[in-house]
Amino acid sequence: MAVLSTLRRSQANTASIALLVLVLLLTRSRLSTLRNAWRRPQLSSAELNQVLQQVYVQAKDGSKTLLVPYSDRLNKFGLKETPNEEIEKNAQYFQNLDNNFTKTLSALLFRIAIPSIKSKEALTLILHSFFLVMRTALSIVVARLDGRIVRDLVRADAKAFARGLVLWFALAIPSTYTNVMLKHLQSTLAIRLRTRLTAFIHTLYLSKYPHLRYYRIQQQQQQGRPAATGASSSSAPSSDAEEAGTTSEAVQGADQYITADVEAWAEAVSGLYGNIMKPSLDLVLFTSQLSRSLGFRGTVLLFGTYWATVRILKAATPAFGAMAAAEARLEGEWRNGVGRVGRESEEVAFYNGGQRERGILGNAYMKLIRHVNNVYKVRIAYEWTEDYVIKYLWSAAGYGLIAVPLLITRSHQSSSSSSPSSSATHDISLRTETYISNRRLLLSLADAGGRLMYAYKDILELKGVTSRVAGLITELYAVGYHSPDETDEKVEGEQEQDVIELRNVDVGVPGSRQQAVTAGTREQRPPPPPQPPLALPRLPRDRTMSGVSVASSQRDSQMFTLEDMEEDIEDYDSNGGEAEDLSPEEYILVRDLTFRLKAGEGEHLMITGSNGVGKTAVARVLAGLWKGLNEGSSVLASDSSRVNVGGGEEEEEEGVVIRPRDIKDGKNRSRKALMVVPQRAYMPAGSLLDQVIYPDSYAQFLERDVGVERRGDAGEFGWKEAQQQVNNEDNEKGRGKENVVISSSDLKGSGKGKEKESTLREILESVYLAYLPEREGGWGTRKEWRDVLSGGEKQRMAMARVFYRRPKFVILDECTSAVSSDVEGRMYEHAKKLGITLITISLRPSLAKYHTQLLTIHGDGTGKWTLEDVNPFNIPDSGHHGPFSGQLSRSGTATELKEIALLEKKIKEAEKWEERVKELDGLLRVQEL
Ligand SMILES: Nc1ncnc2c1ncn2[C@@H]1O[C@H](COP(=O)(O)OP(=O)(O)OP(=O)(O)O)[C@@H](O)[C@H]1O
Repeated sequence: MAVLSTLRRSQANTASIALLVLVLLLTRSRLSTLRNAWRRPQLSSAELNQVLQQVYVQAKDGSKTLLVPYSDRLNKFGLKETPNEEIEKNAQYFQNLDNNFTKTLSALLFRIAIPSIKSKEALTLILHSFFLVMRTALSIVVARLDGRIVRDLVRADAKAFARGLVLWFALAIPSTYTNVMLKHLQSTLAIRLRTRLTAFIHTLYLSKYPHLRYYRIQQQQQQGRPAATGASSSSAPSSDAEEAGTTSEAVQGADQYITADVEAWAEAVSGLYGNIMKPSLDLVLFTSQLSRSLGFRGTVLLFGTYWATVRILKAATPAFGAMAAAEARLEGEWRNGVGRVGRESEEVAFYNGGQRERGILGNAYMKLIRHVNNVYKVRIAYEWTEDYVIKYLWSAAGYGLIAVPLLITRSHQSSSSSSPSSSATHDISLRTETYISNRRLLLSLADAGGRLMYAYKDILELKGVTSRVAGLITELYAVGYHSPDETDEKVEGEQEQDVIELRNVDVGVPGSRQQAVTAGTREQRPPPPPQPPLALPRLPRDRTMSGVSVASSQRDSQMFTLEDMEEDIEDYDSNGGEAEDLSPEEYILVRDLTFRLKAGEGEHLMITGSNGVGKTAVARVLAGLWKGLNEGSSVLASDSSRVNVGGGEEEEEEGVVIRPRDIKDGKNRSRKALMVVPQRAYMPAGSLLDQVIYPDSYAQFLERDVGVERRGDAGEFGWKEAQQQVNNEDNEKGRGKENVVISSSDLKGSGKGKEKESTLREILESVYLAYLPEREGGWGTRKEWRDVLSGGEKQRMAMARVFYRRPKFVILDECTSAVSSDVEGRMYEHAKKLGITLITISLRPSLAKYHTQLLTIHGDGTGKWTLEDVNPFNIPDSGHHGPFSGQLSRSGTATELKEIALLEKKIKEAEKWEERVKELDGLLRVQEL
């Protein structure tokens, strides 16, 4: 009776579950139909243009909505940037991970991917767990129903059999839906985890000044530095580390980590959850069932089997984690190579380097394939052991386990009973029942165990990918500017918006010294790499290598002479030139560099010197990309002399870098006062307009009311009004919101819109690119500008960006080398007219005339430099340390330059004479009358 009522109850339950799921399914499809009906109709081409132009809409609170055109519709996605505080707070969880998998995984999972129980990710996980339990429950119900149908068939009860079949079909609906939902939720969870992690890494990687992690990690990679801390830092890898695939190398190719590895991690985590949950549940359930019938000895035997299996498989399991990590790295190297050929296709084609590239790519690919093949081979042995253990060892153990109760019962019975023939049949049926139920349980157990063992392999692979992703995050934290910019803070009072200044700064390739400063401990840092080429024999620190300022030559007495250098070479030789004696001084390119420029006072500086002497290095220090080697490391010497801290050994003199403060407008928006135009012109992805306004987004372009004003009438132009007008127009059309998208057609509109376009056009005119919008089909045209524009055009576009932003200072790092000298000259004049203070790095003597001071870096290994006033008439004809020594033969002699300057002077005088002639003509005519 009890069995019947249970069955009836289960039928009712099943029916109600089926009904519920049916309703859910129908509602879901109905809802999506309704949603489709409410959706905006197809996008017009103008709207599509807008979307492509704007990319995202920024609300007042800073949140962004990403606009994505998809199947002719406009999809909007809220973009939540990880707040900076959260980024900094999480740093602690990625330190000292010590290759501990659990620690690393929980840092990734619970600090980043699933930040709270209320997050969407956690809800997806809960829903996924619900469906996993539902699947188990349904499989029990299905098993029972299966039994019932067979029973009715044996009984030949047609009606009950038909009812059973109907119920079977009804139950199939929730069962199949559960399976589909499990797959769907697993994919959704993977995507959610990936999105969260990617957003976090994007924020960290693309961090703002002063961290600039995307740049610093690249630098570290170029210098081949070992990893600093965290999951990938162990220099003597433990077996765990080997398993997890950790290496002591620096992160190579961040792109592979951010794209492929993060995806693999998210997939592995979400897949593993499902793959572990169900078999674990089965294992617990079946073991408890079995132990009840097996008794104490049987249970001990069962656990013994588990233990033996785990030991055998652990011994036979290769380091799948390390293999997965190595595969990801090799894959990344090969992918990088393919990407490089794509990026540099024209250069490769000019050199006809296809064959060579094929060799390089082939090599990278073969390395990858050899590794993958090795993995396959290693897997043969492992999978054989796995099959043997799970299928045969467990079956044998199963027989043994089944035999325990049977043999014990039998021996017990044979010794205690008189074996009447009537009870023999009963005994056999009991033994059969025990055998059948135990065997069934053992088979299920073997199945669950097998699945768990497969999951173990997945865990090892997850270990590898977890270590790589955490390694990237650890490295990103490590390369950031950890120590606050002490110098800036200390000289706060001295900082001015309009000044750029270096005081006794040692400029050089960031080596062990900077690394030690940023890490806080020197001991943890690796020795400097054996370079750069300019490294000369050691120069003792107390023999200060300060440069000579011709303008203010207070430092002449400290100048380092050739004799000093020879002495040092002797010292070096007598020391046997031991490599380990090298100190960070060898990396100083320019020593004790000192100069000051004030904006708006007509001061312009030109930096020159042969290739590789450190001109760009100076620019990097000025821009804050590199720290001065002696910047911010001790107490500021207020009198610019050495200080003795704590009465101990004499401390090195601290270099001071004063960078101009950002310019703030009335609305507390800030823009950079210093802009750098690098040697290689960078063309970002986007429209023609984006090329001019970079790095402003379209929304910022609309907001900008400084920097793009017309010449001489700052603030008068009124971008805001123009935007307001377009907003109003849009509101009238009923499509305007607070963040209106303006397409290229809007730019061409009447009134202020036209004015906007004309100002942009003026900017392009000033760099002689006014023909571009027409030629390329408007401001909104999107192309691969890197390939479309010529070398000179790209450089002019970079100058257009300067005129658009109008910073107080601009560092022009040989950025007009491909521009004809007449256009170059006019662009320089234009920049000066806009009130921009120029710091030009160039080898072209013809540019000297646009500057007031000339800084020459000697590049003779001593770190010497010369600062002098520019006067075309005192450019020396020759001389080793002359400002253009070494370059004059290529770009013209000093005599020719003098002649040019003289002629230019005469032309100017001729203009005056012409005017005087006109005046005299007029006078004569009056007299004739
Ligand atoms: N990331 C780096 N790692 C190691 N060495 C570097 C790095 N960057 C620059 N260097 C080295 O520092 C030296 C100075 O480089 P820098 O780019 O400042 O030269 P430069 O004077 O601007 O030369 P050019 O006129 O050719 O542009 C060079 O020898 C260069 O190889």
